[in-house]
Amino acid sequence: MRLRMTTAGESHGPGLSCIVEGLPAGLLLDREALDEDMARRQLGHGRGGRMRIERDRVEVTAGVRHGRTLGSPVALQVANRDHGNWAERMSPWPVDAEIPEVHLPRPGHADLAGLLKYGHRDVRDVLERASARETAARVAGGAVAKALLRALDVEVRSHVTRIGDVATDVRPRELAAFAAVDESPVRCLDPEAAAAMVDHITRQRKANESIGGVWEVVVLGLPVGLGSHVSWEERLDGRLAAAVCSIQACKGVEFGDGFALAARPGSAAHDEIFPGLVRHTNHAGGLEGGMTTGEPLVIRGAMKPIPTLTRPLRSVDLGTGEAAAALRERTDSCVVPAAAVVGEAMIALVLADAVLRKFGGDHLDDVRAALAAYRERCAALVPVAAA
Ligand SMILES: Cc1cc2nc3c(=O)[nH]c(=O)nc-3n(C[C@H](O)[C@H](O)[C@H](O)COP(=O)(O)O)c2cc1C
Ligand SMILES: C=C(O[C@@H]1CC(C(=O)O)=C[C@@H](OP(=O)(O)O)[C@H]1O)C(=O)O
Repeated sequence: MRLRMTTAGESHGPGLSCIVEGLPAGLLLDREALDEDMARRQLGHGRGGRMRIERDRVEVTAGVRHGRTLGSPVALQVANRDHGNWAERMSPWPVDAEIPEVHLPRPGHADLAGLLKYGHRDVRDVLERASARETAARVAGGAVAKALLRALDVEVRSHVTRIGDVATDVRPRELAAFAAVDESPVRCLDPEAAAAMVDHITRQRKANESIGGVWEVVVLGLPVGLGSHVSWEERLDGRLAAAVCSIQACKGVEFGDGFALAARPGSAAHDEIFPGLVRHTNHAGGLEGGMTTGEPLVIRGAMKPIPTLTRPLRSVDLGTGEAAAALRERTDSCVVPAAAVVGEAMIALVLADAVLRKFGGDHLDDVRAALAAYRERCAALVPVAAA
C-alpha cells in the first residue's frame, strides 16, 4: 500500500490515535474541515448518551507544519472526554481499587469470540477496542485523505437511503444536492422519508429495539483507471469492499445497482458506450474490471441493528456458565447516519491510496502533474468521431 492508515485506542481510554503514512508533501490541511467531519460523525437521530459527552476534535502531533504536510507520517489524536469518568477502570497501570469485571457477552458484539480468542476473563478487555468509538480515529485519517482527493478535484459525499423498513429512492448525484444532506437528522435528502425514518427510530428505541439501515457514498471527479484488472489484489472493488465491511456493524456492500443486477438480463445491466466515450447510465457504479470508469463511484453499506439492546438478549454468564441476560449498558440505537460518514472516510482512504499508487510523487505538485499528463494521454488515445 502506498497510503497506510492505522488506529490505536480504546473507547474509554485516554484517547484515540491515527497515523497516516505515505502522503505527499505540500498538501494543505484545513483544520475546520477536519473538525467538521469529526462533528458530522457524532450526529444523527438515534445516537446515545455518549455523544452528549464527547466533542471530537483533531490534534495534529506530527507530519504537518503551518498547515501543510511535510511528507512524513501524519499523527492525529482525538481525546476521549469520557475517560475522566473511567480513569481507574481504564488505567494503563494497576490500581488499588477493585474493578468489577464484565461476564455477560452481547450477542452480535465482539465480546464472546474476542474473550475466548485472546484468553481474557473480563469482556471489557475486548469491548473497549471493538467499540466503534475507534471510527472517530478513522474519520480523522479519512479527512486527511479527503483533503488529498479534494486537491485533485475529487469529492466524497454520503447520504442515507434506508433506516429499518423505511427506504427512499431519492438519490443526490450532484455536489450541490448533497448540501441538504447534512441538514437532515438522518442524512437523508428526501424530507418525507427522513421524517418517517426519525419516527421509526424513535418508536423502535422506545420499544427497546435497535435499528439498522443502508448508507450510500458517491464520489465525483475520479479519473478513469484507478485500480487494475491485472491481479485480484489490485482490483479496486475488492479493496473498497474490504474497507467498507471493516466498519463495525456493516454487513453488506454494493456497487452501483449491486444485488439488483443479479435479477436483470445483461441488456439492462450494463452501461453502453457512445461516441466521445460517453455513458448514459451508471449501473456499474463507476467500476468495471476493478477499475474506475470515470463515472461517479456509487457504493452502499448495509448496517445491521446495534447489538446492545436496552431489553437484553439471552446470553450466558461466563463466571457461572448459567443462562443470563446480556450486558446492558448505555448504547446508540441507530448509527446509520454516523456510519455513512465513516464510509466516506474509509472510501476516501482507499481512493487516496489508489491515486498515489498511480500518480504518487513526493510533492503534491508531482501528483497533480502526473494526473494531468495521464488525462491528456487518455484523451488522445481514441479519435473523436465527426458529428
Ligand atoms: C458509529 C457506530 C456506533 C456504534 N455504536 C454502538 C453502540 O452504541 N452499541 C453497540 O452495541 N454497538 C455499536 N456499534 C456496533 C458495534 O461496534 C459492532 O456491532 C461490534 O463492534 C461488532 O462488530 P460487527 O457488528 O461488525 O460484528 C456501533 C457501530 C458504529 C459504526
Ligand atoms: C463512543 C462512540 O460510539 C460508541 C460505540 C459503541 C460500540 O459498542 O461500538 C458503544 C457506545 O459506547 P458507550 O458505551 O461509551 O456509550 C457508543 O457510544 C463513538 O461513536 O464515538
